[in-house]
Amino acid sequence: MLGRINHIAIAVPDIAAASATYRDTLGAKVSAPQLLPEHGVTVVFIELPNTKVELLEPLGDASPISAFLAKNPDGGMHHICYEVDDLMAARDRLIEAGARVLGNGEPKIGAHGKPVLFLHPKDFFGTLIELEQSADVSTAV
Ligand SMILES: CC[C@H](C(=O)O)C(=O)SCCNC(=O)CCNC(=O)[C@H](O)C(C)(C)COP(=O)(O)OP(=O)(O)OC[C@H]1O[C@@H](n2cnc3c(N)ncnc32)[C@H](O)[C@@H]1OP(=O)(O)O
Ligand SMILES: [Co+2]
Repeated sequence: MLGRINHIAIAVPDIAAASATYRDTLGAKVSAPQLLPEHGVTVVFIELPNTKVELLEPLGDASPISAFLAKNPDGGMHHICYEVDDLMAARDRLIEAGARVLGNGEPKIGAHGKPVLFLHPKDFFGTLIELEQSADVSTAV
């Protein structure tokens, strides 16, 4: 079911400062900020040879990452995003297996313009998992 790691996400209190650190200290190429009000975050992406890092900052009063940052005020690893070749089949299989799909279980369009779903961290060893519909069906293993 799982394909490539599409991105590793880090929640940060200040996305401008974090972008500057990745750019100036780590020499990374950092994208312009994307405001995603439907997801309650502002994101930037750092393109790497084999995957991406996503930096996330809360956007608005009801951001789903505000509680995480309250517990981790300096920021922290927030989620891992795996690509899947059939998001709806993956969702149905996970629900069948008793995993909690977050929200109403219907995919939303993510930062890359593709459908995404999230799985509860308590079902996956304290790790929030994002699943993203892959563009290329050959990525699935
Ligand atoms: C889609 C756009 C973009 C993209 O890549 O395209 C994004 O990735 S947007 C990313 C932001 N959106 C989301 O994260 C949506 C899914 N997340 C949620 O619905 C919430 O964050 C949720 C439910 C995972 C946690 O919400 P909250 O922290 O408010 O709830 P709780 O305090 O009840 O947490 C329950 C329990 O889980 C622990 N927790 C919370 N977040 C994480 C995390 N990121 N990693 C690991 N564990 C997490 C939290 O500490 C609680 O544990 P407990 O032991 O019960 O205290
Ligand atoms: Co993400």
